[in-house]
Amino acid sequence: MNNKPIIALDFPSEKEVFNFLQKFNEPLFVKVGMELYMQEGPSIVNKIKEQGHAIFLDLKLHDIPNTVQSAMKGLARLGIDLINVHAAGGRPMMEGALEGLEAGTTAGNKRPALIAVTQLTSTTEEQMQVEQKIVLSLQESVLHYAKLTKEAGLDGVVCSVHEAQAIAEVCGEDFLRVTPGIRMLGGDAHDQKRIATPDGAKRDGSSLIVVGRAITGAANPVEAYKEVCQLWEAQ
Ligand SMILES: O=c1ccn([C@@H]2O[C@H](COP(=O)(O)O)[C@@H](O)[C@H]2O)c(=O)[nH]1
Repeated sequence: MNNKPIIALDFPSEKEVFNFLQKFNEPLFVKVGMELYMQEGPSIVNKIKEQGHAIFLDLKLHDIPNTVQSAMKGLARLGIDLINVHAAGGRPMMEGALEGLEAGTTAGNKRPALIAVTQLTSTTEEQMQVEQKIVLSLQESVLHYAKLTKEAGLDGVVCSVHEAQAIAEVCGEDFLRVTPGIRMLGGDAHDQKRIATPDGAKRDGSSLIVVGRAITGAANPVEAYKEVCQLWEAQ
């Protein structure tokens, strides 16, 4: 898997996606999330793939093990590069997800990497403790989920930059730390709570960064992407 910044294609339809992608003259690593997938279905993945882009399918599955396993078997056939579940679904669910992906990966193809969301980057420690009634610090909760994810045999986690280094120390450098919540210095955080810059992400142990609105909402998305790449690669 390449380590280019992953652009979150949070658009309402195919039209906006291809209007955006045609501005770039190079293969990208893009993320198809719930907004786009729920509107356009699996065909959007095939169409983006046909243009040569790598794909992170960010559906964050969270259900009983049998359901997630069956869903993953079907999703593996899309030939994506990276996919995820919620670690809160538990170890049997994550193991099921992995089995489903392996079963659905056709001969000669590589299984998509599978990662688990620890605590969303839009969650604060206070919110986690009050709403989820987790009596740990946010860092401890994320580390706990990362260890559980590793034990289940997955390839890594989604976390914020703030927890990435600690996860690498506990789970190893090869265990992926995919970090959304990326903003340029002084940029609007929107609904994100645990944010960092692209260079901060590289310095603090991210394996891959996910960048949405800082690129898709920029006046010149190609320039914004270049700037993110420079900061990410400069460290
Ligand atoms: O913890 C998480 C998990 C996933 N996301 C997704 O990443 C992008 C971030 O978009 P921005 O516009 O850069 O905020 C978005 O698609 C989320 O669904 C996340 O932000 N945090």
